[in-house]
Amino acid sequence: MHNNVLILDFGSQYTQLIARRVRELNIYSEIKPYNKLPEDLSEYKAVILSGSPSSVRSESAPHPDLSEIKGKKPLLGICYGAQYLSHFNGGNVAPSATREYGRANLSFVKDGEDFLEGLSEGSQVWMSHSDTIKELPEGGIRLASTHDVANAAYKIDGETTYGIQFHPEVYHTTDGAKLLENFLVNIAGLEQDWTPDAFVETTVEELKQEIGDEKVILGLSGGVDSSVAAMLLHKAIGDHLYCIFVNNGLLRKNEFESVLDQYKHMGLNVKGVDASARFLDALKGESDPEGKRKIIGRVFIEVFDDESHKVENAKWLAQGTIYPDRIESVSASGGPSAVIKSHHNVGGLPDYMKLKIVEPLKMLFKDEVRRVGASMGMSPEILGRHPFPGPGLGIRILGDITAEKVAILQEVDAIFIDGLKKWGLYDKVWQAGAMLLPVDSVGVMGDERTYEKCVALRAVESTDGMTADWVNLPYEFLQKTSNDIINKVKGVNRVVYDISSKPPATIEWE
Ligand SMILES: Nc1ncnc2c1ncn2[C@@H]1O[C@H](COP(=O)(O)OP(=O)(O)OP(=O)(O)O)[C@@H](O)[C@H]1O
Ligand SMILES: O=c1[nH]c(=O)c2[nH+]cn([C@@H]3O[C@H](COP(=O)(O)O)[C@@H](O)[C@H]3O)c2[nH]1
Ligand SMILES: NC(=O)CC[C@H](N)C(=O)O
Ligand SMILES: [Mg+2]
Repeated sequence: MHNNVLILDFGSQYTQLIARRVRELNIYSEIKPYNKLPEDLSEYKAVILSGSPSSVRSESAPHPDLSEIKGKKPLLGICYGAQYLSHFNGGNVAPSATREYGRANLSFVKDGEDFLEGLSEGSQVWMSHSDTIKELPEGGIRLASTHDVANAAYKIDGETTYGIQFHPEVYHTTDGAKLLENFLVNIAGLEQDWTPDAFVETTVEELKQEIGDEKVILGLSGGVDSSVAAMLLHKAIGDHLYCIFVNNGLLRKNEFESVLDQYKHMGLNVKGVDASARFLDALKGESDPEGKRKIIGRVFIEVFDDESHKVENAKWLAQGTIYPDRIESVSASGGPSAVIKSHHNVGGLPDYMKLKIVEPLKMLFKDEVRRVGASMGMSPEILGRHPFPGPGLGIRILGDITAEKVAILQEVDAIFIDGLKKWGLYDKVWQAGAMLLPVDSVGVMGDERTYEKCVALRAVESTDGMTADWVNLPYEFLQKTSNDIINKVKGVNRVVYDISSKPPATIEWE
């Protein structure tokens, strides 16, 4: 692909947002860590440098060699990126007298610049920096200022190099998308042709080339991601795709049967493998969240390995891994961002397994996956499903897992989710589920003392799972649900509702 933007990650918390904003312009982009600059840059038509928690003045800060890029390709530095381009090219970056976080407004906008088309004085921009560009680099021309920051935007004369001190990628920068469009379309000349249809077409073509006559085993979960991945592969290789849906004993109530039933109508070749005993056995006594994820991940792999031996010429394992799975599991790109949780499906395969991995959705965010699915005509029922984590109820039962706890939580979860559907709330919620807490509390039922389990209900709204907020569910609904749960599920005498956002909490409790 020669219509591609390279985003060089210096560890900013906003790097993923840059990629999203670029794709919202229907332009494809890829994020690479600053220390893993691709050798072949020919496929990139423009480069964007992200922000960073580091200061350019520090020896340990990211200082990659950009000599193959600067002056040779359209280049946009954002915040740290702009400071970096200034600091090492004859400019001066120093701690600023006032640190600037949050809202600012442009007080000067240079006339007649393609880069600034559609922007005007007063436009709101979002800042997050403590260093400032005191002097522009050699050939630097000031393009915009705010009250506190003289060099809020600049370009380098005779080059297509631009620097901006504020963050165009956050929604609070009102004209941020316009600015990115000006840079990518007006200046770099990229085509806005990265639509879901185009993604399907190129991906199917690439999958055909890559896989050829070999056979692929795909972990199908009933979720959106693996279902869309399966459709893409099905288009590419037809019945050389073998889908395996594993019952890990940690699925929702009746999920195994109902998902298998649903796939019958899609023309996919799906096999259900009931491995619940194997998973529950391996998990016995383990109560550490990361420990449980590792065990679940390992047993998944073992099951896929067994199944792959039953298919002649099976050379590939396909998964529905998407971008956020990777961001939170591995530090964004070997860069300075932190590991939050190890998602079960990104650990890589053990050496004994001879399968190669194929993950057609690994660059996409959830809402993009849904759009790709829709463009292939998949049913809204599958595309509208709430995300459900691969380790399933295993990370919603806090502490160790037993068959009895799974059964309790399945009942609670079913009452909650069915209730959301009945009340017309399911589609208004991005994800919902119940947690079984390792807490017993005292209650009174029929004049008798009880000492039983507590469950927490969680419902969040989000676009990509990276940030989320709790949903303001109607009190009447919560009241009815709580009542149903306590009356119908033996072993539970208390229900609470989780009112934490992400961050600082995460969606799952483990
Ligand atoms: N029960 C399962 N059987 C087979 N493969 C699974 C199962 N659960 C998860 N996987 C594999 O792990 C991947 C990641 O799971 P994850 O829950 O993140 O995605 P998903 O289930 O496809 O979509 P969603 O996020 O909408 O639930 C899946 O795409 C699938 O390849
Ligand atoms: O396949 C998965 N394997 C995992 O180990 C895992 N952990 C969290 N999730 C899902 O990811 C999204 C973000 O969840 P957190 O806020 O809890 O990190 C939410 O949608 C979670 O359900 C997982 N999915
Ligand atoms: N957001 C950023 O890129 C900040 C850059 C640098 N760390 C500063 O504080 O100025
Ligand atoms: Mg899932």
